[in-house]
Formats: sequence, structure tokens, C-alpha cells
Amino acid sequence: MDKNRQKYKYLYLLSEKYPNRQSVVTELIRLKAILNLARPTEHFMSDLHGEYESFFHILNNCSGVIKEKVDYLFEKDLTPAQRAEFCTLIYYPREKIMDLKEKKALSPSWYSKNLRLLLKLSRLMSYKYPQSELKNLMPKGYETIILELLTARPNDDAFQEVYFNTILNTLININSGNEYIIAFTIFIKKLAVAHLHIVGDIFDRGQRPDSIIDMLRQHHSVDIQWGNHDILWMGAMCGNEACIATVIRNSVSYNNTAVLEKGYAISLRPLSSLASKLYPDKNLNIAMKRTISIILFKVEGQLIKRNPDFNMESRLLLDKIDYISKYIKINGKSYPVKSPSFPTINPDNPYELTEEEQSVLEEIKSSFHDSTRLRKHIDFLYQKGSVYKAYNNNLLYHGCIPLNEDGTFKRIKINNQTYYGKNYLDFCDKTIRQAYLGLYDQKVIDLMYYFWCGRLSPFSGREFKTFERMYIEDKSTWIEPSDAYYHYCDDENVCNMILEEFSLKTKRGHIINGHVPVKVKEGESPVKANGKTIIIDGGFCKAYHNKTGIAGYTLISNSRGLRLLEHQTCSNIKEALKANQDIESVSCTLELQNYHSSTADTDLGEEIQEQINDIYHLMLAYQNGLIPEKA
Ligand SMILES: O=P(O)(O)OC[C@H]1O[C@](O)(COP(=O)(O)O)[C@@H](O)[C@@H]1O
Ligand SMILES: [Mn+2]
Repeated sequence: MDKNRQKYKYLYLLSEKYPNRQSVVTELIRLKAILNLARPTEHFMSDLHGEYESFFHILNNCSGVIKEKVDYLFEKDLTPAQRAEFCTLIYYPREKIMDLKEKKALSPSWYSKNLRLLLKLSRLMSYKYPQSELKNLMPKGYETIILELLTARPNDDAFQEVYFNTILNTLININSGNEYIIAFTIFIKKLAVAHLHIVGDIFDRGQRPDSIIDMLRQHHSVDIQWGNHDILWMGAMCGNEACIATVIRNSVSYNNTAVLEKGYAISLRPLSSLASKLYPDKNLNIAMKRTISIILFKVEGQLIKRNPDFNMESRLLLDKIDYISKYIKINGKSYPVKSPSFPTINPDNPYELTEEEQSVLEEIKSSFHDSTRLRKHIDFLYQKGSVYKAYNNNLLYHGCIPLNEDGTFKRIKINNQTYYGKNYLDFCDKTIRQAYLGLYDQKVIDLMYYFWCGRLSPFSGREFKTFERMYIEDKSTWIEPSDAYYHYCDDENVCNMILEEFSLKTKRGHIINGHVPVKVKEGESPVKANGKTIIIDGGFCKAYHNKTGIAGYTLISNSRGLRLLEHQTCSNIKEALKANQDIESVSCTLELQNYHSSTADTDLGEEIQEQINDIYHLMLAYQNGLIPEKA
């Protein structure tokens, strides 16, 4: 290769994309302009816990942002009832149109009016986006017409007015009104939320985590920070038997086996047959829970024994039961065991599965392995997910970073290696990916269970008391000791130390966590450490509404700062929507900047700035004649 070409190899490569000065100048101007657009809006949610119905709605109403914009824009033109009806049209266009059709309320003038409203709203909401990107946010096939309508200037010129009206009337007259209304609503929802972060725990407790994942797979821009419940299902898919047993146990406990059987084609038939044989006098659900729990405690025990470095010996409880007196001794104290019937336990070898248990577990394990839909969903979690994310100077992770009692990073020894802080989270991330590949030893698969419930797991950070919660009445044994992190997350200095560990700026950065339900009704605040940490587990999950008093949070970060929407509980979302009612969301400003931040202040802005620098060098190379221009 000639010397000049070698020296400017990178610029030569770049010149393939920008072959002459003209193309370089166009791109330079475009990128510089993007830097000055308002910072794109990000939404953060966590702990969805299978609560599909409310998540579906919150995603459709963009956490209440659509209503805010509609109220702001049409305050004078439309009555509150008309605005509510228009919002429902945006959230659920198909259903609303059907409903109006039945009521014979659709007419060309209805289409014309609503398309004009949608257009006005789209114009308002597209101000944050470069023209070049708007097209990508429009549904395929509708871009040309939507762009024409957006850019026409009917108020400036009589010809433009005719032009605009012709487009609109033609599409209505040829019966394309419905399609375009739907296309506009999709476009508007994308404009409202540039990027969505899910800070963990999509699975368990609620009815349809599978439908939530289907929805997320359709989302235009999303990332996920894994929660312990997600890790649990991922571990099950990696073939970890303790994870599999826990997934089944959780589903049976919450009486929502539909997600396994219908959602993922994982039959519980082998379990239910064994359960009714072992506990014929119990109701089937209780019998199944007992059967799978004992299987779980056995395989968990085996896993703990082969991994002494997990330090989970306190969870070895089956060998602490006196199977004659029916008492269990924990830390020197004896407790009576609740409903003490253990037909499958051999007191001499309590962690050994019976043949029947073994075969139930094998069958369930193979149906996990064979579930194509679950595999697709877990693939998606792997692709979009990670242990943590440092994004626009915020640090996102579900649970904790293990700390010592003095607030310093805890050193964690695994496989004779010591990890702490960021490198511990990186180690976890790498291990979790290795476990899915099936190319590594049993240890990485065993670690998936540790990550679900281990005391030093970044997803859990507490010692689970699953056995005690099931078999011991005395609630003092249920208390789950948790990591010092959970009180230090209220300490500004410690939070700054954590942000620095991830090379983030302490002045503008935040830590965003889920995992610990915020007891709003007891006056607890989600904002900790003088605003450095925000915990956004507001309890989407119905079972936790009593604990939190609300129905979930959405944290919003935009060009003016941070605010938190507190979603209020709603007894029947479907009924409410029929009456054009909405889930109420109370907005609270957490941080109001006295300036508007722009794209230049974001990670994307940094990337763009780098591109600008490179392209600028290419422009100089063309100007100096170092690289020849092409046509
Ligand atoms: O409230 P449930 O469903 O009985 O579950 C309780 C268990 O779930 C956990 O809270 C973990 O789940 P979260 O990550 O949702 O907190 C354990 O600490 C506890 O043992
Ligand atoms: Mn959690």
C-alpha cells in the first residue's frame, strides 16, 4: 500500500462514506445541529413483576405524558371531556374507532378533525428530533404522507392550503383514515419517549410477564438492567435446577401457572400428579407448592454443598429438622415446624431426591429447554440486558453493590479471585453470559442461583428466608439480613464514591435502583442521599400495592431535569378506559435545572462530537489535497 494511504488509512475508510467535500459539509452541519437539539427524553421503570395490564396502559399513555401534552396544547380548543376522549384515541386507536363505529359516530368530518389534532400534537412533540430521524420513527409505508402533512404550510399560502386539504381529504375519501390515525398514534408515542430503561424484575408474582416481554420486543429503544427475578428465569433457561424449582414454586405460590402452561408450554402435569399422590388430603395447589418446595430445598442444598465459597450454609435447613419431634433448630433455638409432613425425605440423607422427584424435575427441565417462546424471550433479555448501565451520567442497576459496614466496597472471593465495586459487577455480567452459552463448567450455572438469592449478589443483596417463611410461624425468623448498601444508599459520600467507581461525574450523576419497594404510604421517599440515589420500585405488582400505597413509578429525565410520576392505583383499568378515564399520575419534580440541556450534554452528544472531529479532519484532507475527492 502506498505510504500516504497507509498513514491516512482511517480517513480513506471514512472517505468511502463521505466521498467529497459536499457530503462532508452536509454531514458536519447536520451533526452540529443535532448537538443543539433538546436532550431526548428518557423514561425509567422497574419491578414490573408480570403486571401486564397496567404496564400495557402505562406504555400506551407514555406514563401520563401524552395527557400532559394534550392538556397543554388544546386547553382552549377542547373541553376536558373532549381531551380525555382524544387521549383514549391515542392510547387505543383501534378499540376507540370500533367503539365509535358502533355508535355511528364516524364521519369524514370526525376523521378530518382528529387527524388535524394528531398532526398538531405531532408537530409539538417532534421539536426534539432532527428531520432526518423523524422518518425513522414513522410506521413504514406512511412516512411520505405524514412528512408532507407535517411540513405543509396551509396557513401561509392559499396553494399550500389547497395542497394540504387535498392530501387530507383524499386519504379520508379513500377510506385510509383509520390507518393514518393509527400510524399517527404510533409516531406520537415514539416521539414522547426517546428511550426506555427497565431497571429489573419483569418476572414473577403478576400474571403475564410473557406479554410484557412481547411488548418490550416491539419497543423502538429499550435497555434492561436485570433484576433477581429475571436472573432466576435466565438461570432456569441455563438448566439450573434450583432456579427451575424456584420459578415453579413462585408461580404456584401466586396461583399463576398460566404463564408457564399457556405462555411457555411448560406443563405442570408431572408435578401435579406427584403432588396429589404425596398429599392426597391437601388441595392441589397447596400440595404442588409443598412438592416443589421440597424439591427446591433438596437441589438447593446440593448446590450449596458443592460451592462452599457461596457461604450459604445457613440455608441448609432440611438436616436441622428433627423428623420425630417435628422441631427445627436454628442458631441454637428450636421452633415447631408448620404442617410437618415430609413423605419424600429420608432423614439420613435429607438432600437426596426420590426417584419420582428426580423424574418430575427432569421432565420440567426438558420442557424449559424445549420452550421456543421462552428461549426467544430469554434471548431478548440477554441482548437488551446487562447487570448495570452507565447512561447519560446516571448509573442504573437493580439491587446493590455490596459494601462493608464502614461503607467501603466489599471484597468478594469467588474461584480464588477477589472482586469488588465495578469489577465485581463486570464479573457477574460475564458469568451470566457464559452460563447461557453452555460451554463452561457447572460453577457458572450454579452462580445463576447465587445471583438470584445470594447475600452478596448485586441483584439481591439479602439473605432470603424462603424456608422459614414457609415452615416457621415465628416471624422473627423471616427477617432477611441485607447488605450495608441499603442504608448507605442514603449517604451522599458513599453514592459519590460509587459514581466515581464507574467514572461518572458526581455533580450531575444519579444512581437509579429498583428492588426495594418504597413505602410511600408510610411517608418514605424514593429520593435518597440528597437526590443522588432514586429508588423507583413503586410496586407495579398488585400484591405489593398495600405495601407501597401506589401502583408504580416512572422516572423521567428530560432537558429540564428529573421528575417522578407516581401512578395511582386503579381497580379496573379496562372499565376506566371505556369511560375515557385514565390512570392518574401525580408528578413530582426532583431536580429542576435553570437551563435546558441539549443533546450535546448526553452520551450520544459525545459520540457525535467525536464523529464531527473525524469528519472535520476528512474535510481538511480534501481541502489540502491529501485525499482525492470522488464524484
Ligand atoms: O413476597 P413474596 O412473593 O412472598 O416473596 C418474598 C421473597 O421475595 C423477595 O422479596 C425477593 O423478591 P424481590 O426482588 O421482588 O424483592 C425475597 O427477599 C423474599 O424472600
Ligand atoms: Mn428484586
